[in-house]
Amino acid sequence: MKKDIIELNNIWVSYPEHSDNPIKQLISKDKKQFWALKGLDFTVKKGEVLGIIGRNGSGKSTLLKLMSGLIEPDKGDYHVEGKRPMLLSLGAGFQPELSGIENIYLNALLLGNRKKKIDDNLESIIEFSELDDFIYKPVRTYSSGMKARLAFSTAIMLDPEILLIDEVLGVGDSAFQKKCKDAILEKIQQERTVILVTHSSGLVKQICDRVVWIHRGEQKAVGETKEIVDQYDEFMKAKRK
Ligand SMILES: Nc1ncnc2c1ncn2[C@@H]1O[C@H](COP(=O)(O)OP(=O)(O)OP(=O)(O)O)[C@@H](O)[C@H]1O
Repeated sequence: MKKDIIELNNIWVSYPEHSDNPIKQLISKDKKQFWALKGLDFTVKKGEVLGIIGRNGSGKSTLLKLMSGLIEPDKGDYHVEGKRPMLLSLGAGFQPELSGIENIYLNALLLGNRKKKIDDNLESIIEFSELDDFIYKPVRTYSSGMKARLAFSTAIMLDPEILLIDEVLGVGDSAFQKKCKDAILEKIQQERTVILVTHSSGLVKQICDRVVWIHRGEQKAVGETKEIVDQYDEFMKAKRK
């Protein structure tokens, strides 16, 4: 029986509600909040591949940020066994004025990796990224596909116990997407825990053991992949009519 590696108990996360008058908002006692996650409650087992699905704005990225420790819950308990999971997302963590190499070190150090480990893996990170001389250039000169390459290569080569993937796979060209997918499949075989946010039902069906469906911040369903994805696809089809 596999043991739980991540546990969420009645998790609530809010953002300050947008106001047209930020000064008034700052001094007002009545702080309006927008609840992005409302009462999430599930566990993830070691070695499991968990898919997170839901419409735009449903709270998927917020959930991954919480799981990686970038944000704290307003209410509820979040527990992760061992080291902080590594979040692989395009928006997270790049400093535009620093080079690709400097960003590799910065991100990897912030995620708790030792310099020696990064030194040892630097060559394979650069090789996997296929960024060649661009690795010495500032990240502000990168295309979104190149940023995806840098983010993915850094995370996959440092081999974290838990990998959180936020839609990065949809960005690179098809050859790189295949390479990433193969690398994830390899991690899955090595019993790494993978949590994947994607809008691709096909990919979820292909690699996920279980799925959490988030709708407007609530946990609409959790369960076996095919059952939940089919429910979600039906729901989305009905919405389009
Ligand atoms: N920093 C923020 N401040 C205020 N509201 C935010 C912030 N980040 C996200 N939100 C809001 O929280 C909700 C959930 O956003 P989130 O990015 O988690 O959704 P998502 O499911 O990942 O969306 P998508 O599929 O479009 O990437 C949205 O309504 C969004 O507008």
